[in-house]
Amino acid sequence: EVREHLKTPIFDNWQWEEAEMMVLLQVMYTDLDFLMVFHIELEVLQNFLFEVYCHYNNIPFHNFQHCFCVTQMMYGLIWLTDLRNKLERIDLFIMLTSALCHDLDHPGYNNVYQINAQTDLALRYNDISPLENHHCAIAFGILSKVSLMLINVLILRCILATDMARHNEILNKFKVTLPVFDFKNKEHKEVLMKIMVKVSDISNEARPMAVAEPWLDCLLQEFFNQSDTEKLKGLPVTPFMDRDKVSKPSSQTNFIRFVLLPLFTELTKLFPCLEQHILEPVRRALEYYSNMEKATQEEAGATKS
Ligand SMILES: Nc1nc2c(ncn2[C@@H]2O[C@@H]3COP(=O)(O)O[C@H]3[C@H]2O)c(=O)[nH]1
Ligand SMILES: [Zn+2]
Repeated sequence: EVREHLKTPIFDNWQWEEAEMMVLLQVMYTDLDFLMVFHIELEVLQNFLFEVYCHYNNIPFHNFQHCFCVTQMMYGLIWLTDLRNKLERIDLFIMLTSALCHDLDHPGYNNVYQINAQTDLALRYNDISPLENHHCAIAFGILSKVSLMLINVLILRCILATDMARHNEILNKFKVTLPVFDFKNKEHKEVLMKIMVKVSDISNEARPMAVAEPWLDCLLQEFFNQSDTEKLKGLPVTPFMDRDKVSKPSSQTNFIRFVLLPLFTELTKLFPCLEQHILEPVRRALEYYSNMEKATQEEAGATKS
C-alpha cells in the first residue's frame, strides 16, 4: 500500500523518519528497475543513498527532507505520466538522480547572497550558478566514491537547470517544443527532463495543504535567516526574503501566479492527466492564500480605522 502511495503527489513526508525515507528511496530505485537494468548492487545503491543523506545540511528548508520530497514528486510524475513507456531507463535514472542530488550541501543562503558576500563558492564558480555548480560537484564526488559510474552530462544539465535565474530561458525553450514535441528528439527530451526536475523542485504547493503549509514555514525561516544576515553584514537585502516586507500569503500568491501556474500549465499541455494531480491543488492553494491575504488586509484596515 505504501508502495502505491509513494507514486502519488499526496504522499505525506512528515509521517516518516529519515531512516524510513532512505528505505523509500531504495524502493523508488528498485521499482523503476534501475538495479536490474544497470546491474547496480543493492549495497552500492545503499552506500550512495547514505552518502547523499550525509551531504545534506541541517537547515530549515534545503535539507534531506526537501531532497526526499523532490525525488518523490519526480517518482510520482514518472508514474502518472507513464514516462516508463515513453523514455529510456537511463533518462528516468538521470531525472530521479538529479532530483536526489539537486541541492547537495546547500548552505541555506542563495546565489545572490553567495555573490554579494563574495563567498568561496561564488569565487570558485565566477558568480555563475555557484550553488548549482557546487551541488553537481558534490554529486559527482559521491557517485565516483561509491563506484556508481553512471556519471552523465545530463545530470549536470538537469541540476544546473534548477537555478531559478534561468527559469524563463528554460520554460521558453520547452514552450517552443510543445506543438511538435517528440519523445525521440534529443533536444525535446533534454528540455523535458529539465522541466520535470524544475517542477519537482518547486512542487510543494501541489501537495495537500497539510503537507505544503509546514514547508512554507521552513522556507520563510530560511529566507528570514538570510535577510537578517544581509542586514547584519550591510549587504543588499533580498526583498522577497525580508521579514518586514513579506508574509506567508503575499509570498505564496505571487509565487503561485507568476511561477507555479505558468510552469505547471505548460507541462500539463504535454500530459493532460496532470491537471488534477498538480494544477488543481495549486489553484486551490492560490485561493487559500488569496483569502488569507484579504483577511489580513481587512484586519489591518479595521485596526487603522
Ligand atoms: N515563495 C515561494 N518560493 C518558493 C516555493 N518553493 C520554492 N520556492 C523558491 O523557488 C526556488 C527554487 O530554487 P531554490 O531552491 O534556490 O529556492 C527556491 C525558493 O526560492 C514556495 O512555495 N514559495
Ligand atoms: Zn531544491
